[in-house]
Amino acid sequence: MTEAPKLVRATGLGHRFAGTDDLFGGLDFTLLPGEIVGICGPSGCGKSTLLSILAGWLEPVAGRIEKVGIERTGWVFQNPYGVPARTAVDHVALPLLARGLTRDDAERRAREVMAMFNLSGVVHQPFRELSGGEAQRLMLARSVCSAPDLLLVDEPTAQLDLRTAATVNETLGAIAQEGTIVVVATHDPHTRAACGRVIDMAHYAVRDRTAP
Ligand SMILES: Nc1ncnc2c1ncn2[C@@H]1O[C@H](COP(=O)(O)OP(=O)(O)OP(=O)(O)O)[C@@H](O)[C@H]1O
Repeated sequence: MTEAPKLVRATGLGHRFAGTDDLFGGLDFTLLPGEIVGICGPSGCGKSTLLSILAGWLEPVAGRIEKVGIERTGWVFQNPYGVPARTAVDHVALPLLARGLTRDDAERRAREVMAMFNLSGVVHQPFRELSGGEAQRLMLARSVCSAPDLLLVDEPTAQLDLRTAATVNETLGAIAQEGTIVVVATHDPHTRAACGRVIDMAHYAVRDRTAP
C-alpha cells in the first residue's frame, strides 16, 4: 500500500499579538517528510508562535496553512511535563496503549524506543525523579511512539549536554527519515546544522529589534 502524500504549506503567513508589532510577515514554505526543518532566530522573534500556528492552536492574522495527509500532530514542549508519580515507561507506553497495543506489547516497544534515547536506566523511575535532560528525552521518546505525521519540537537540546544533544539530533533525523515531517525551533547551532533546511525568522522579522 502506498502512503498518502504528506505536506504542510504556508502561504503569506504573518502574525502579531495585541500589543506587539508584526513578528513575521509573508512567510512562504512547504514542509515535506524526510528532512528536519529548523525554525531559527533570536529570542522573541516568534519561533514558538510559528510552532503554535503549525499545530493549529493559533490562527495566523495573515496568510494560511494548508495540511495534506496530516492526521496526527505531535508536540514536544520546551519544558517537559509529565505525571510526577507515574514511571518513565508508563509515559512512553501511553500513546501505544491508546493505539490499541496490549500492555505487554506497548511496554516492549516503549523500552525499545527508550533505549534509542539512552533511557534504559530510568525505565521504572517516577517522572518526578528524572533529570531535566532525561525528562526532555522521555518526551521525545513518547512522541515517537505516537507516530505523528507532523512533529513540532521546541528547543529540544536546551537542557542537554553536547553528547546527549547529538543523540537527540540524530534521533530527530531518524524520525524524519521514517516519514514524519519534523519541525524544530532552536537556538542550538548543532541542531541547526542537523536541519536540512532552516526558516530564518530573523530574516522575516518586521519588528525593529534594535529600537529601545
Ligand atoms: N499570547 C501572547 N500575547 C502577547 N504577546 C505574546 C504572546 N505570546 C508570545 N508573545 C510575544 O510574541 C513574541 C514572540 O514570542 P515567541 O514565544 O514566539 O518567541 P520565541 O522566538 O519562541 O522566543 P524564545 O526563543 O525566547 O523561546 C515575544 O515578544 C512574546 O513576548
